[in-house]
Amino acid sequence: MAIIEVEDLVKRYGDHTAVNGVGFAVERGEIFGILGPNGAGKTTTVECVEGLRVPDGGTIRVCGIDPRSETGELRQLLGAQLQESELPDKLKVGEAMELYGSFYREPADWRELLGILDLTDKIDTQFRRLSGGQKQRLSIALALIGNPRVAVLDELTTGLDPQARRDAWGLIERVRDRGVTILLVTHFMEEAERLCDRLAVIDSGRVVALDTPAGLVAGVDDRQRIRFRPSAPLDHSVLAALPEVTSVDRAGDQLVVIGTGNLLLAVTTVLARNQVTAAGLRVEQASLDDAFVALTGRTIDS
Ligand SMILES: Nc1ncnc2c1ncn2[C@@H]1O[C@H](COP(=O)(O)OP(=O)(O)OP(=O)(O)O)[C@@H](O)[C@H]1O
Repeated sequence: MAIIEVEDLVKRYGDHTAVNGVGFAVERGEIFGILGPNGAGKTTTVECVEGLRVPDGGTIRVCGIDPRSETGELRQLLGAQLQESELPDKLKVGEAMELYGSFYREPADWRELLGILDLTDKIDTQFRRLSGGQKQRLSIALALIGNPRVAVLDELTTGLDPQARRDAWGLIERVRDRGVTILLVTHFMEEAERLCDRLAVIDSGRVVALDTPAGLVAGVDDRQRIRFRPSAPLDHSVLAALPEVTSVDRAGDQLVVIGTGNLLLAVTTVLARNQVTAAGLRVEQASLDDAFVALTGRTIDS
């Protein structure tokens, strides 16, 4: 059974339709990503899932619960990451965990959570004295304090440096390993590719694609490109004759072979047979960035 089900969700702000028929289902234990450019409707969608906004149309179920009518029950099941500004500057880390834990029927052991999130030595530190990465880790800890079955993380790693971002990815995976289903909003391609089991790409309030990261890429372009410098002149036609090859071109001193299937094996076998070695050989495949451009007609930052 799906843990989160969203069908035909519509949300308007005045006469602007921010979410226009969004639908997806998240299975238990998944890290499910919502990827899209600024203003696509990602946050509005997850705020409806969290019960923070009232949809104008469609249905949402979280563990079978309608966020609109069973808000109290939803709070016990769903952990939402707090915005930074929601914590008082002088509140200490331990106090915040204690306070937020008191809102739940069966809170997690907050000391254990701080241990997992590498914040044990910050228990007596005021919120304002934490670094950006520590604040983010605390916001994950607070999202998990109620022992939720679902955690919603919105732009969790925005503003973090690359190392802190990678650390956060490791943490999210550990949270999933504890049995929590994760709904993750992001506009970082690498994050989506590395972390998410499946992704809904949202653009202008609609889901334009929904698949695994690899499936999205393959759906757009399954061609590969091999570049190398041949150690000796090679008749292009021996490569062009291979069923895997669609084109062979020269770019400076390099050959560029484009094709599908087991292209690398086919090309290297021909080279070996002709006693040609391939210097600087690179295999290039379409990336999630390419898939995103193909799906939305623009890059994620434009
Ligand atoms: N409270 C609001 N009142 C009016 N319009 C809003 C409100 N919140 C969002 N919008 C508009 O709705 C659209 C979708 O916004 P939303 O924040 O859901 O997008 P997003 O994909 O999360 O974008 P971002 O990546 O920039 O956070 C945008 O055009 C935004 O300007």
